[in-house]
Amino acid sequence: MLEIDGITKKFGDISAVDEVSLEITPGQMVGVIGRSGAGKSTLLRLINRLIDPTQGRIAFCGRDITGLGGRELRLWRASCGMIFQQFNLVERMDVLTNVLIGRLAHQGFLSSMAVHFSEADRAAAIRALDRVDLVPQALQRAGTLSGGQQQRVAIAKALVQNPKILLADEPIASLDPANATRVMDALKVINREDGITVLVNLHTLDTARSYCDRIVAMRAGRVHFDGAARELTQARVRGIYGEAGLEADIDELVTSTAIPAARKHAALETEAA
Ligand SMILES: Nc1ncnc2c1ncn2[C@@H]1O[C@H](COP(=O)(O)OP(=O)(O)OP(=O)(O)O)[C@@H](O)[C@H]1O
Repeated sequence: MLEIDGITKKFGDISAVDEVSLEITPGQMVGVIGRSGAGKSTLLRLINRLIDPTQGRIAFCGRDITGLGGRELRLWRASCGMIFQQFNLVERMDVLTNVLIGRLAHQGFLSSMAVHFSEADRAAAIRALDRVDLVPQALQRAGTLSGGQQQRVAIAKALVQNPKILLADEPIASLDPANATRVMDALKVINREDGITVLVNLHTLDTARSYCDRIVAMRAGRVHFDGAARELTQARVRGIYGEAGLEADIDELVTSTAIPAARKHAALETEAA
């Protein structure tokens, strides 16, 4: 269980995250939505302690992670697989090496300087690449892959860390619909098959509706809605995106074609089954 209790992050006068409290049960796939600047990225960065809260507490399986330092903090970060919009791969290195870098997450800086990947590390990296259908590309330079393939490499890299939780910060924001679908499908399969909790920030509401068990909507740093996709009525959507959003804008958010409709319905049916 991930427990976020009254967490606040201020940047000067701005409360990027403002007294957010959430309880996330193991194995949930949670979509975090909201306007640009609502505090979605800051929330994820607080969870893996890339930044420190101004106040509040985060606990994982009953253990306070807000006060961790040194090796313990490094181990916590390693157990949070982080996936970013811009993939964060070393483009000139091959795909397999990029995935193996994920294995370094549990090591200190000095030991990673003298790194030697074992056969077990390589086997784990190949298995992770197989999960995202990229074994044939293992020896290709990462920079030569499509954006969607690179994001799937990033997912494989996160997987070899044996994460307890995956934090994905707008993983499909720069992808075309077909690649966005494959990336979201990969996250969903990992969530379902491995039982890994996934928190994913999304710009497109329909993608969150299709793939996530639970939707948390943020507005001005606060949680504005927290519930199942079916509870997210048009009136609530208007509340999340604000009165400034014209009706047309809201329709666009709800019906945006980031993921083709056929795939969306398939995902929903799988969930209902
Ligand atoms: N390092 C920082 N220094 C100052 N202000 C920041 C910093 N990081 C975030 N902010 C501010 O905090 C608020 C929330 O930002 P955040 O990036 O978390 O929002 P977001 O919902 O992820 O937005 P987007 O969808 O555009 O990525 C914004 O007002 C932003 O300008």
